[in-house]
Amino acid sequence: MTKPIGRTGHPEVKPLRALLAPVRGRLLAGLACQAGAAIAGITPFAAAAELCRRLLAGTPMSALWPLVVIALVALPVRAVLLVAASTLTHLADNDLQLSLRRRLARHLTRLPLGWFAAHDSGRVKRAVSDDVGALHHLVAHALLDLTTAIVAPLAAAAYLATLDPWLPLVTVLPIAAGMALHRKAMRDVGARMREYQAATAALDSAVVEFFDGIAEVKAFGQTGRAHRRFTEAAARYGEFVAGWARSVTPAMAWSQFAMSPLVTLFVLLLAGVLFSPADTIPFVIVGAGLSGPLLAVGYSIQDTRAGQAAAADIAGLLATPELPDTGAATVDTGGGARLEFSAVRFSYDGETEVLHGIDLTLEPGTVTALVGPSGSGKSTVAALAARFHDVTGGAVRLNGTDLRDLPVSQLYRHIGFVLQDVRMLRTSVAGNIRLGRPDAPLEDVHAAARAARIHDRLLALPRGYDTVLGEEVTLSTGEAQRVSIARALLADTPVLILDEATASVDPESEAAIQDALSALVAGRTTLVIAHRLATVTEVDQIVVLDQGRITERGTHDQLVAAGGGYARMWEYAA
Ligand SMILES: Nc1ncnc2c1ncn2[C@@H]1O[C@H](COP(=O)(O)OP(=O)(O)OP(=O)(O)O)[C@@H](O)[C@H]1O
Repeated sequence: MTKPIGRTGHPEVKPLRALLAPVRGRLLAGLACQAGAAIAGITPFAAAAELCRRLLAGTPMSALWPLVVIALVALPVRAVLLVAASTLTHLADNDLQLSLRRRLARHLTRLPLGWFAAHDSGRVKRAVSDDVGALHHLVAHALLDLTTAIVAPLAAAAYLATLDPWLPLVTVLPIAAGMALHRKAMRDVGARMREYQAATAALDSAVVEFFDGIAEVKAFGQTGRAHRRFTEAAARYGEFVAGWARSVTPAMAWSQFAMSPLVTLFVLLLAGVLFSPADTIPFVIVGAGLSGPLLAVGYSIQDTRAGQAAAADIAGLLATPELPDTGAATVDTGGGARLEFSAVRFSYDGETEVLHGIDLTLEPGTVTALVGPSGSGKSTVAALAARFHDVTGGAVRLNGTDLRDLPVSQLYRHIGFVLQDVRMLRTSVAGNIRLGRPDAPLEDVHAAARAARIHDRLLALPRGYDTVLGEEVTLSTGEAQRVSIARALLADTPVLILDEATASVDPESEAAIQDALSALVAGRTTLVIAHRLATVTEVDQIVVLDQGRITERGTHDQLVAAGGGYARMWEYAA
């Protein structure tokens, strides 16, 4: 399991720093340019202030031309530096996105297949697309805004401090008050956000319930009740949003007010008149600009937080252990494949063991069925047979070779699987069937589909085998299952792991699937996860699992005659 990194305290900064490391130089150069631009932005104001101050003090204009020149030069310098900063951070961002997406893609191809079974595709999409996108905002924009917000006031304060060391502190007062109020408004934003999501979810499900079940609701005369639930959820949502707004708005409004340039101006004028009337003009000209950039900080802080959360997510995914792929052994299964579990132990989380020493041999060309109550470990045994995970103790061997010693690309030439959760790629039907043998001639594809009892149905699709699945048509569960059987037939692996479908399909489809499966298992070493005992009576070996241990094994007749747990299950099922 991937641990959510950085959801507590400040450790989020760490993954972010680590992810940004490759583009650090460019990013820092960009931020340096931005800092220069912020200083250049203050310069004309400082020059104007100085001009006024010296004119008032009686300095002749002829001696003040250098100040005008400085102000005029600062403007284009600022423009050039801004462009340079933005270019550098965008270049850094470009490199970062490319390298991160490459790293993620490489990492994903090396994750154990079991990881994909345990995580939905949304997790992958979020990291590769949304999270990398959130980093773009941070790297290309938010850090620049943050730099201006920090450097511009500092530069202004530094100039003002040369005139009067105390007055810059006065300018800080309204800003500090504004920030404190902002903090107050945002204090429990995390808890509120969760409440907000809960209220939205409640409203969403009430809406879905109302519209989804509208026919039933009407037919049973329950319109009033369903409608009431919907309006109640909407009212609760409205109350929550209004309550939040009521409690946050005053603090936010005061914060904005305190940090507005006008308030700073007023405070400066007041302080200037009271303490240092001669220097009031520069403070008014330069000081009032101090709070402007700070108002933008709120947004860039939010973007920075989002970037940190995204970095933690990406780092979490990148930290998921890869499946070691260092083996260089080869194995020959031409004369049949024997799969052997010896003293296999397994734990998903490194703490709770779910298989406690499995010894099991699948003789070449035989069918072995795994039966047992839910949670007994059937899927786990099957997953280890296909190296979806690595065993934590013992070994799984194919014709004597440990699966870990085989290169992963070799492994799946010997071991194929048909899983319950059939996933079709968004490509042509033929492409989907060819997954395990991309160069298979079309006749072979057709032959596999024919054996899987799906050929005629596929021919009847709008563009036959060229029809793109998920775009032009979506197959029914039973049809998709038969396409996955055709896929396995074409891949023609000597070992086959089958997760017998539990999804209900119509009897005709069910019969077709059973026919297709019979064609598939013929001559292969097969391991079936059996969910219904009726389908295993003919298999060569039945293995009964209970709480991660094998409790019985034998043929159906032997096990029924033995009168043990299997016999009882059989009696119960009959
Ligand atoms: N991805 C996972 N992470 C952690 N524990 C898991 C995971 N998958 C299964 N388990 C645990 O391993 C044990 C064996 O589960 P497994 O799915 O192999 O049983 P099963 O016999 O196939 O059950 P079912 O018939 O319900 O599919 C159970 O205790 C289960 O909770």
